Amino acid sequence: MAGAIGAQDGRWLMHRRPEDKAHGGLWEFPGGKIEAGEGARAALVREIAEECGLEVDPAQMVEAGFAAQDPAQCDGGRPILLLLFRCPAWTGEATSREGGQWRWCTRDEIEGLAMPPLDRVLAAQLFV
Ligand SMILES: Nc1nc2c([nH]c(=O)n2[C@@H]2O[C@H](COP(=O)(O)OP(=O)(O)OP(=O)(O)O)[C@@H](O)[C@H]2O)c(=O)[nH]1
Repeated sequence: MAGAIGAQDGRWLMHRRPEDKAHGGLWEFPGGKIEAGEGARAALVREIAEECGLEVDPAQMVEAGFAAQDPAQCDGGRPILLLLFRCPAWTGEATSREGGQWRWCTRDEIEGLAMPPLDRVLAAQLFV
């Protein structure tokens, strides 16, 4: 799950993955994996709260795109399917809770960030 968390000034909240993780140092839309028995929106709410402390309103999330990993890139495991939701309603202030870095970015800034491949696809869908 991935969230496009938008602010009134047109910026979007981006997360720089910790250096010691897969895709370390790259910028992504915040989010993470769905747990067993969990709904998609609930997973995104939980992941964003865990990572940066923002409380996102699931009722106002809107589907905004998806990106599917090339099966040849997943080392025989299950390919990742990343779903993007726009998240226009949220409260709180983003702080780093799991070692990542946070930045509010304009569209132009996002287009210049180093991102993992699926997030690049999501950004293209968000900004059509
Ligand atoms: N956002 C993103 N993640 C990707 C891409 N390709 C890919 O293999 N991944 C992997 O998908 C996983 C995303 O899950 P996550 O955001 O919960 O990652 P994490 O390492 O913080 O989770 P974990 O510590 O709970 O395993 C990561 O292992 C990440 O490296 C991609 O293009 N975009």
